[in-house]
Amino acid sequence: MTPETLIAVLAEADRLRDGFAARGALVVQTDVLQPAGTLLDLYGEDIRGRSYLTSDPVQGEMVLRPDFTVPVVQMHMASHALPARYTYAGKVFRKQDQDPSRANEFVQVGFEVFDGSNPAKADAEVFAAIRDGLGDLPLRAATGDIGILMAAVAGLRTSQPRKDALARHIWRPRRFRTLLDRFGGRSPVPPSRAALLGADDPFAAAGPEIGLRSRREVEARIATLRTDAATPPISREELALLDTLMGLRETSDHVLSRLRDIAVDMPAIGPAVTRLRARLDALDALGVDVSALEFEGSYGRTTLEYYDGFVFGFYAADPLMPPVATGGRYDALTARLGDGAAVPAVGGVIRPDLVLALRGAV
Ligand SMILES: N[C@@H](Cc1c[nH]c[nH+]1)C(=O)O
Repeated sequence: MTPETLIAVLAEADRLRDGFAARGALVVQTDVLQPAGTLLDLYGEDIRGRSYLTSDPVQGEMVLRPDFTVPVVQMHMASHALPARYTYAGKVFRKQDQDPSRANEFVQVGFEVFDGSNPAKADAEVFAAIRDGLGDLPLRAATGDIGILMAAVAGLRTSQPRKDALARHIWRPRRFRTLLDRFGGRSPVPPSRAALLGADDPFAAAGPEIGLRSRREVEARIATLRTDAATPPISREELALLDTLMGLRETSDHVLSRLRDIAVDMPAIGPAVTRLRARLDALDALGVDVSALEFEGSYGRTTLEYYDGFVFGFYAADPLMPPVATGGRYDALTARLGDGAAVPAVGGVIRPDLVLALRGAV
């Protein structure tokens, strides 16, 4: 990026941030160098693999800020003031090994709302604030709801370890599919594993212990696999319902009736569907045309792992351009960073560089 472009992008970032501040958000800043360690775990595989790690002689492993949400949540959890709205503008850093034309450092302008009084309204507030910040740019909005998928997994009639494994892999769609095929008896047990689990003494021909795992760890793993092999497969009906859920792609008003149908056979998603309904009402009240708003059952499954409810993004027509704005709800993240004290929270960011590019201004 040329120095002139960066100056224009920073000016646009200020303008967007002023817009969020006018909605009652407090302007905040965070350090660029953040402690790595446990914090990095909160982002999930994608961002972990793309973050710039470095080390400090006193503070240990550090990372160049991959986003603002985690440090802002930490800041908020330390102050506990409620309800709270924050806005920020600054650079984040992510390696781009796939596509060299994508920026590895770029400016984000964000808006975060910590307010549990009416989560549906807060979701709509954030979505509308981002939409208004984007003005009349020709963008397509996509939405989803990770909370519905989580509820579906939690409600499966199968063992807890299976549900835990699936829940951990919601953000890795391929791995999730493999697990589902295995737990549903759709893929055969590999012969080597069948032989291992069937053996009276799996260690008989194992030779000396040379791996990183102790014998006890290996025994525990084999016991888990044996219990799993004895667990009946997830039913075809439940698998079909999950497939339908993940394949949904409709406008939001239609999706609601589809989800209500699915909830008849999968009552566990009922509360999440009720929340979706409340959100759509709140969006409608803020002038969002929900009959034109896309909903995708699998939307958000390849992004940040801290999202656990509403997720959204705004996209330009050019499929090669990254999303111009993204965001979502992250209630559980506040609990993890706040010693169990959760505060329902939702937020989103806009990329001012892409806004200017679309306007033809840079
Ligand atoms: N921090 C997210 C965006 C976001 C802000 N608030 C919620 N989500 C990102 O960098 O993609």
